[in-house]
This record gives sequence, C-alpha cells and structure tokens, in this order.
Amino acid sequence: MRSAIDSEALIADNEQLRAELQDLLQQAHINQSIIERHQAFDLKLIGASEFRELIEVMLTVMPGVFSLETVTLSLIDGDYAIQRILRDLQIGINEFPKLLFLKQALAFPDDDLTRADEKPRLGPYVAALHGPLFPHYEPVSVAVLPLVRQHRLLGYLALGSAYGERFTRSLATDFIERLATIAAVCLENVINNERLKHIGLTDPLTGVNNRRYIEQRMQEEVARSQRDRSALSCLFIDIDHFKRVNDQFGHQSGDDVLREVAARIKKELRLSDALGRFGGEEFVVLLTHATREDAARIAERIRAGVCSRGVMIEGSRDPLKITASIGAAALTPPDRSRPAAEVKQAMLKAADQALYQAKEAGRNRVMLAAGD
Ligand SMILES: Nc1nc2c(ncn2[C@@H]2O[C@H](COP(=O)(O)OP(=O)(O)OP(=O)(O)O)[C@@H](O)[C@H]2O)c(=O)[nH]1
Repeated sequence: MRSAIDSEALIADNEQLRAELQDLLQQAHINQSIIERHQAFDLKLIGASEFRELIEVMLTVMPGVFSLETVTLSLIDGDYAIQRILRDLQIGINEFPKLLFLKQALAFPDDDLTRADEKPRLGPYVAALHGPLFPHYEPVSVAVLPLVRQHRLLGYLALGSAYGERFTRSLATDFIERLATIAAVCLENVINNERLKHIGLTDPLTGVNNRRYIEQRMQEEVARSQRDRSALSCLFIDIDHFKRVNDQFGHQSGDDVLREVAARIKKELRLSDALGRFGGEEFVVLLTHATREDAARIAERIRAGVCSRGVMIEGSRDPLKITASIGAAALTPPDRSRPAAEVKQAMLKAADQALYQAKEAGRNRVMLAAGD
C-alpha cells in the first residue's frame, strides 16, 4: 500500500518535472529565436553601406524586429553640416519623418551622477524630457540610446513602447548598450561615406558644387522636367575681366574674389536650386520650376548682388568693383522627344551663347537665349 502511494507521488513529481522541462525548453527555443532575430538585425545594420539604407533599417525594420511602437533617430547637427550634405546628395530628409535633427545634445537632469552620459536611459516617457525625440507619437516607456563615437555624441536612437513595463529603470541594459554601440559605429561609417561622396562633388576653393555634380544633377532635373512638364532654367555666370584681378593683385586675391562671388550668388538662390563652379571664373546655376521670366528675374538679382558692393582684397586699399555677365536659357515647355542628355547639352550651349552675347554687348548684364 505504502509503495503504491510512493510510486504515485513519484509519477506526479515526474510529470511536474517534465512539464517544467517542457516550459524551459520552450523558453530556450524562444530565447534562441530572439537571439537569432537580433543577430540577423545586427547583420542588417552592419551591412548598410549608405545613409538611406541604414536609416531604413533603423526606422522601418527595427520596430518590427523588437516589437516597438516607434523608433526615431535624432542627429546632432548644430551647423547644418549633415543636412547640407544630405541635401546636396539629394537624400530627401522629408522621406524620413522619424529622422530628426537637433541643434545640440539634450539636457537630461542627472538623476544618477555615477552613470556615464553615454549609457542608455530607460524609464517612463516624460514629455518635457523626451518630447523632442518623439514629436509624432507619445510612448508610455522609452529607451534613449546615446550614439557615441570617440567620446563624441552623434545623436540618439530612441525606442518607444506603448507598455510601461517594457522599459523600466531597473532593466538590464547590456543588450541595449551593445545595440547602441553597433548603431553608432554604423552611423559614423555611413555619414563618412556620404561625406566622401560629397567631397568628390564639391569645388574645394569656393565650397559650391563642382562641374561633375552640376552636369549630373542637370541631367536628372531635365529628365524630371520632361516627366512632370515642369519648367527648368539655367544660368551661365562669368566674372568680368577677371584676368585683370589676377594680373594686378595676384592669384590669391583672385581666389578671394571667386569665393566672395560664389557666396553672393548663393545668397540669391532657393534651397532647391543648385550652384556649381563650372571652371575658372565661370559658374552655372540650375533653377528648378523656373520659367524663362523667372530665370531673367533671378539672373538680374544675381547680377545686381554681385556688383552691389566692392570686394575687399589684399594689396588694394579700396574695395574692388566686381561685375558679372549672365546668360540664361529655359526649358518651357520641356522637349520630351529628345534624350535628357541631349536636352541638357542644348540648354547649356544656349546659356553659354547668351553669356557670350552679354559679354559682347558690354558685360555686367543679363542676356536671355532665344525661346526653346
Ligand atoms: N585666381 C584664380 N584665377 C583663375 C582660376 N581659374 C581660372 N582663373 C583665371 O581666370 C581668368 C579668366 O580670364 P579670361 O577667360 O581671359 O576672361 P576675363 O578676364 O574674365 O574676361 P571676360 O570674361 O571676357 O570678361 C584667367 O586669368 C585664369 O587664369 C582660379 O581658380 N583662381
């Protein structure tokens, strides 16, 4: 009798142990699949070689992989350097509403002074603190991962959950810290790649785009205007008697004049326009959605801006009077029957010929190419 009871208890024990083992095994499978998902995500992050691709992985793929309501990336870009590069490389910031730019680092009240600034901060969402990182969605709990490279804060990856228990102050942060480290390295890498691309498309003397960029961009814009039937214009701008500046005051002063003229032209343009140094003392401006009349008006404004006041240069007591001649050509309506490359060449040629006429007619003036 006694042994029957013992064996019943043993069987019950055994069944309970089996059930516990089953649970543990199931948990191990779940953990294994979480680890595999995380590793696959790490590989995606590391594999992204371009800015656009990395941002997609962080902002679109990540919420799904980690079951989060939102993920945002905020970059610290006080001098607009990153935004300028992205704009020049035609990476539309508006494409990514969860990509944000901050003028400076966020000031978190230091509730724990022993904690290094670069540690992730987990806890309930506080609007006054986390608001700038979540402008479109108010989560309940958040993890803010500072992205730091070589002691420099690049920005924050901010994870938002609709559940209070998801990110609590006491949660172990090893995994999140590792994620922040990988994300920071990947981010620095793609920003540097885009910087290199940008350098290859920039004129080192004036800081405006170079000829390669402007030719490439012009072809894209011509194709776009052919598709949308939108207007497109270009200006050829040439500093008058520039040789005299070099001859009289030296090459260095000539370079100063080039820089100043580039800055004066740029001041008159919209963000969507493009300015490039085409060669020597010649600049090209691409005006999107600008008709012939718009081009004439903008060219006149640029001409007036260039000669509005003298340019201070070394070796001369008085500011030097500088003028420029401008040739303008427009695509209205854009010719759809010819390839974009051909139309681009024709537009450049027309603007160049108009510039020649402006020089012939006495310089410091704008001439329009005959209608397209
Ligand atoms: N300082 C400097 N001068 C340059 C640079 N590139 C070209 N130049 C000079 O630009 C001058 C161009 O002179 P020209 O084409 O004869 O024309 P211009 O004197 O401007 O006369 P017009 O165009 O007819 O009004 C030459 O003296 C070139 O040496 C540069 O990067 N820096």
